[in-house]
Amino acid sequence: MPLVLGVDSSTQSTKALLVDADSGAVVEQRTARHPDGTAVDPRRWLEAFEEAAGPLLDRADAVAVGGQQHGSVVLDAAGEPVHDALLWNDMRSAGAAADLVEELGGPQASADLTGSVLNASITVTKLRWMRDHAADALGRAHRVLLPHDYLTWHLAGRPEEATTDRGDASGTGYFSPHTDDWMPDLLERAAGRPLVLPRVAEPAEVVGHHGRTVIAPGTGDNMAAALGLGLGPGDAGVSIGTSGVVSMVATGPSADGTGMVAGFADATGRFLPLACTVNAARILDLGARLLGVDHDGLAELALASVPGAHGLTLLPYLDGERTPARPDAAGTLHGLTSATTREDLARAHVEGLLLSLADALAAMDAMSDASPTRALLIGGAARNPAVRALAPAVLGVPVALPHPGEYVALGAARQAAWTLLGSEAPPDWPVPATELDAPEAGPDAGELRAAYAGLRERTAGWSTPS
Ligand SMILES: Nc1ncnc2c1ncn2[C@@H]1O[C@H](COP(=O)(O)OP(=O)(O)O)[C@@H](O)[C@H]1O
Ligand SMILES: O=C(CO)[C@@H](O)[C@H](O)COP(=O)(O)O
Repeated sequence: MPLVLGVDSSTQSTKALLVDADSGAVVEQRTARHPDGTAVDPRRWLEAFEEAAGPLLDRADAVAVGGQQHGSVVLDAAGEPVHDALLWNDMRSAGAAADLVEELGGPQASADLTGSVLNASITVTKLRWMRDHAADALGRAHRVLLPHDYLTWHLAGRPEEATTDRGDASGTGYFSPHTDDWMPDLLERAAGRPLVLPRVAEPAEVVGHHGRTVIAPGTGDNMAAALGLGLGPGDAGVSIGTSGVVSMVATGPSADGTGMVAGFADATGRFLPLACTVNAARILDLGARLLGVDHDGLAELALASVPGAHGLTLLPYLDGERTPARPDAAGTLHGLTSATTREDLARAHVEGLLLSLADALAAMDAMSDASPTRALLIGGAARNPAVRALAPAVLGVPVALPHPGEYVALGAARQAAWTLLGSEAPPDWPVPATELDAPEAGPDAGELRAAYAGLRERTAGWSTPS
């Protein structure tokens, strides 16, 4: 039986799945941690790749890498990083983003041209930041890659020409999702100089070999998740990893001038409108740490409180936020009284996380051709019992829990199988899922959303205290 290897090099770790290409069944799975922080030496990802995927590689007939989107891997002519890669959640380029949006003619013009209103996550803003704050490093630069391109390039033995795919390329801010072409003038305008770009491979193109193993193009982690989940019409992937992501597969490009939904491309030739929050699983990590419990303890406390946590609301823009655009924000806890309990505090963390995702779902719904009718819940924090229990009511749509799995790595494996088989379309792999029970309809979710929206509006314009 042919085996394929799918790799997810996401923010906090690398996950590698060896999968039976015929059935999609996982044969073996390994992981390795990444360093913390929002700026990382890309060579650490090579080490994590080696630890997680290295022992499985020889057994694979094909391999594909899904990687965290947007990170700026800037390399010199010898292929070595000139600077730490600034990750999607590094907000230092927020000022550069605002400047670039203005230079492009405003938010709608930015979305029309690039698919997205540029924000600090988007690669091009990091290059502008380097121009202004790391000019020496940028002066030594030869090429710029995305995290998945960098890993794929190394797998292929660092050939002269690197490759990427249209899905990940669409998160750079110098790629047109309309024409599937680079817009190198936008890169040059931001960076103040040209840089060599990878070739954009076709979906399921063989881009190289590692020994006998065929290398597939790979893609961004969210595009890989969409492949892994096999998203159908009306399905919204809701991922609660380091980032919170709501995404849907669409047949045409989008250009949301509000900046809430990014108009990315997917890995198959279609499109992936996507709303992404900077703060997600780490909201629960914080709640657990403040309360001195583990994730299950946090869930137990949260479920012992009531909807609305007796008036305690957390606006969870902890490390600045992108959806909505509040790069300078911090979190806000509102409604503390002398009667507030540990249970209420835990509940406010879980509800705050889910309400921030409800905002992302609402933004997706506001785009006429992509109305979500079902949420498929994935990512590290989807394991949390309180998240599972409260999601249907707070998100306001039926929620299904795909059987626990690493859907980014699985999607990468599915792309590898597609590439190996040379078929028209990716192989049909089943995605078993359990529908989560929706609580009886009541006024609670509406009140919850109103309290959250009120706090969101009252805090507009607030910035992080120094
Ligand atoms: N049972 C759980 N409850 C809440 N959070 C969890 C649980 N298990 C893992 N997490 C959190 O999920 C996050 C990792 O999720 P993952 O999807 O792997 O992230 P990424 O892909 O961004 O690296 C971590 O912040 C971790 O603490
Ligand atoms: O910036 C985005 C999407 O635009 C993030 O979703 C990154 O792609 C990182 O994802 P995770 O590590 O949270 O999966």
